[in-house]
Amino acid sequence: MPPELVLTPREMRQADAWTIESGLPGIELMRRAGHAVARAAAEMLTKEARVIVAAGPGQNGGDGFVVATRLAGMGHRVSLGLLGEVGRLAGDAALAAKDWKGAVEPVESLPFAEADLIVDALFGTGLARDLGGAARVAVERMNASGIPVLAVDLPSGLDGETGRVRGLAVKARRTVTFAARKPCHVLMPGRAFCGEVEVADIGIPRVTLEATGGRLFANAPPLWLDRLPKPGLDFHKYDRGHTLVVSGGATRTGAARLAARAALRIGSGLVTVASPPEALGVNAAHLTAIMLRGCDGPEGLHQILQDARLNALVLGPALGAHSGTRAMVAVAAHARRSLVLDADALTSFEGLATELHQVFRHAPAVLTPHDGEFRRLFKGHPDILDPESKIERAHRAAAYTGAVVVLKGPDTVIAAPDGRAAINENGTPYLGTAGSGDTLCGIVAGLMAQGLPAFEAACAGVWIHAEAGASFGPGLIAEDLAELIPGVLRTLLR
Ligand SMILES: NC(=O)C1=CN([C@@H]2O[C@H](COP(=O)(O)OP(=O)(O)OC[C@H]3O[C@@H](n4cnc5c(N)ncnc54)[C@H](O)[C@@H]3O)[C@@H](O)[C@H]2O)[C@@H](O)CC1
Ligand SMILES: Nc1ncnc2c1ncn2[C@@H]1O[C@H](COP(=O)(O)OP(=O)(O)O)[C@@H](O)[C@H]1O
Ligand SMILES: [K+]
Repeated sequence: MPPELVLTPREMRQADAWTIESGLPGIELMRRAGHAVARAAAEMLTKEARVIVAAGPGQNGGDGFVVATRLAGMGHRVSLGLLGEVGRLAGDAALAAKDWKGAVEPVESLPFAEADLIVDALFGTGLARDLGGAARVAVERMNASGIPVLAVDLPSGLDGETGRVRGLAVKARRTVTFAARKPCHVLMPGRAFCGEVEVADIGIPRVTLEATGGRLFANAPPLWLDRLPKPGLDFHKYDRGHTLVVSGGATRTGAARLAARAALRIGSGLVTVASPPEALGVNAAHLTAIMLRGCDGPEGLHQILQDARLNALVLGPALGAHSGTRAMVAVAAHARRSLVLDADALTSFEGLATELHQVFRHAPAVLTPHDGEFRRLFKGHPDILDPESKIERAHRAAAYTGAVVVLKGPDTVIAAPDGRAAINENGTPYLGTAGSGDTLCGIVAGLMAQGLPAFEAACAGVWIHAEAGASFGPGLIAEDLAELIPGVLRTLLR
């Protein structure tokens, strides 16, 4: 199964246009779209149920007319309300409206609360501004009715590209979109408005979707499963990589051990914690399979990295946000090992991102900031911080630093400097627990130690981390996460 492409509204319009140019008329695409929605509606309805379709002034409204016509033909009682006037519908929407033999009511007078199902065909990817006036009132009334809503393409009021709510948005039970999901179906807060999302095939071939140049994917096993390491029969531990995790001082050692254990569980053949001299005792008391070495600051790290077998490195968790940490990052980047930077390794560069400009272009590196760390790191870089799309922010940060950027959250975005990106969606809010991010660092570094390229390691790591957390659910603490990795791997590698 190929990885699932997620298309921006612009890419989708391009794919639609090419499909129409290649000989499939636009009205035929619209009919297929409307019929797919009607099929989904019929699944939600009993015979002769009452359906209310709210249609907007563009092509999304056109889809609404097709749905209404089809459902009426199936014997349902259908009312249709239009935002605007029939005479002002254009193109395929005007054609679709001609097929509708029922009344066209003003959207304002639709009795939503009397319906068994509401079909939301007000706006799709063409929403151009915040909802106001009659559109806003219609959405307010739809949401207040408590009746299930089936959204056409996307819940009206969502921005297709960013998943942002433009003033107000329809809260849908189910959404039928066409050809491919759009970012609003995957990014928060949009995802929470869509309900169950179905992608209907309306005859736009995958090659056409790919030809748009879209390089955004849903993060799931098809994106990286074939790269997931499986040790060969003749492997020894050094063939599975050696991960080094740098520990904080005597009272701040737990984060490194969480990362180290996760690296070991994900399959790194060896894992070593590099500990400041004063913390050797406490680290030694808590480590068994994981090895321990003294490491006195940047110079100590430089010495340790003379051992070429140490091929992946975690830097950041609990190191302290100061110049010493920045110096360690410099040593690590210079040593050209696979590198995962998190927490203090990022925060210590607060407002100093210029020092990281293109630093990672010669070695595989992954930066794993949450929103706060991201804002601190790129303070003074409005070109990176200001785009409304989380995907765009991650893209720009990746292009600027030369590293893969994992912008964490309920909709973690992974972006590579080469323009690829993926959005993760299998997590659980229970992952928001102290030390969860440290575990993620260890997983990603452990995968890179086994030879995965940075982007695939980051995508696989984020997914496996989320899957582990979701499989446990309530009561999850960071210590559990590494122990849940084998179960996730077993299923993946079956
Ligand atoms: N050939 C295609 O491109 C296909 C497109 N399809 C549908 O077409 C939709 C996109 O159609 P459009 O590009 O016409 O866009 P929409 O139908 O999403 O909305 C555009 C219309 O809404 C108006 N509008 C935008 N923001 C508004 C606001 N805040 N308040 C009031 N009016 C506002 C615009 O002036 C325009 O009339 C997709 O979402 C999908 O449902 C489907 O029919 C499948 C095929
Ligand atoms: N609501 C949520 N849904 C899914 N994943 C979440 C949610 N909140 C946090 N996470 C995930 O949990 C992890 C938290 O990492 P981080 O904030 O660095 O925690 P810490 O610093 O405590 O280790 C990230 O992988 C993040 O994506
Ligand atoms: K809609």
